Amino acid sequence: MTIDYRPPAGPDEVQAAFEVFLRSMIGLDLPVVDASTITENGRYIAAFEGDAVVGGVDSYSGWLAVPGGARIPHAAVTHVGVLPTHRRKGVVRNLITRQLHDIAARGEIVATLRASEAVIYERFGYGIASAGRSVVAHRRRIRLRDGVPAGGKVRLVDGSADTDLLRSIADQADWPGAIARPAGWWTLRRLATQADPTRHLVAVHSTGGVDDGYVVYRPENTQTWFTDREKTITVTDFIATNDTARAGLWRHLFSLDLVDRIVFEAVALDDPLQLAVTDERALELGPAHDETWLRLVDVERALAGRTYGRAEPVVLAVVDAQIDSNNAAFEVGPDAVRRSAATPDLTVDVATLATAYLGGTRWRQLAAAGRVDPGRAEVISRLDVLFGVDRLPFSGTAF
Ligand SMILES: CC(=O)SCCNC(=O)CCNC(=O)[C@H](O)C(C)(C)COP(=O)(O)OP(=O)(O)OC[C@H]1O[C@@H](n2cnc3c(N)ncnc32)[C@H](O)[C@@H]1OP(=O)(O)O
Repeated sequence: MTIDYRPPAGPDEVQAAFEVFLRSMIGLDLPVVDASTITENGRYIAAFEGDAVVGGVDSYSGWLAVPGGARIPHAAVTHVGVLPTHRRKGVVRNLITRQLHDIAARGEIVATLRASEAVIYERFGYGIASAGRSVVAHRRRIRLRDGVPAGGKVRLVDGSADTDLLRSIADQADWPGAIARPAGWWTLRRLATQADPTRHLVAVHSTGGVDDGYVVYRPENTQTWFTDREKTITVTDFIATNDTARAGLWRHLFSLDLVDRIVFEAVALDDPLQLAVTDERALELGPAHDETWLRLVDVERALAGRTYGRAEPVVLAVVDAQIDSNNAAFEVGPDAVRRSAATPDLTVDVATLATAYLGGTRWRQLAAAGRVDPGRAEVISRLDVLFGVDRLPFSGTAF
């Protein structure tokens, strides 16, 4: 089989590539869409056998917020799929290798994705950099503690009409792991909401007249809504840019009439809700699951993009099988990051470095797991001070 790799030429080929993605994903429930309205011009790369598309990878441009608050240029990788008839012949390897070089050539420092399976992407230098979990709140048992902020004002809005409003709030996200939500993401969200017969409710929070958070929720089992003893709503999107907004949105959800269960689809592992309630067993915490798979495309600029705790610098030798320019030693310290000719303190592969980059995994854990040399205990301690964060990374955006 001869496969050519190139960007799709025009909307018909983009559509064909997107259809390949949908076929490869089997159970992905998306509305019928014109793919050119949800993709970014020039970013799709497809695999062709003759005229037929047999695989593809895609991405969106944007930013990733990193420790210290900077937003660094970021590619959100998505729509990865190969037809079942063309699997395990190296098609995705060729596509992803080409895509990584394309992302690097665009000057984007990092790429992230959400993985359908956990065994695919490490070989391409991606590591798990943030995690989340679901939480079920039993409304009738929930009481917020006295010290929880009162919150500001909450108003209901028409979520499909007011995409611009929600977008302007989501654009304020600055926590480590937050990403820009591309135009195509918002278009797909609007189409999916419109195609869903169940009403999605949207409440916007504001403090002193400034919109600073919102929540989107929808009822489950609406066919049996009035006879259901466990009326459930699912929170599909929760954006709070500060603690007041978060508390105000909790108060809105926990004061809804009719509702028994509130399912948060995904929250950060250190989400403060647990600590804010008088009865922790009013919450069921779901298992942790991987969220952000991070690829450091330009290691030097990525390392320089975040801030560090105060410790003596460490020289890290990075090993990268795909991007040659990353194979170097970098001195990482609180005042500067620079390439170094000194003897490295530790060697780390680029995927493992990605797991530690946002602070979601400590170096001590990596050493205990044998992912880096556990013999360098003093270096590991220094790295944990340097990379330490006060908030676990979390994106909160599925794409
Ligand atoms: C960000 C996203 O879009 S996530 C969505 C990803 N897409 C899907 O899960 C859809 C269903 N799956 C598929 O379309 C394909 O199986 C893909 C895209 C996962 C892999 O495509 P392929 O062309 O078969 O992969 P390819 O042959 O290039 O394999 C490259 C390597 O990954 C391995 N690999 C690929 N897929 C898998 C998998 N699902 N499980 C385990 N190993 C895998 C291959 O064995 C090969 O290993 P090697 O490095 O030892 O040689």
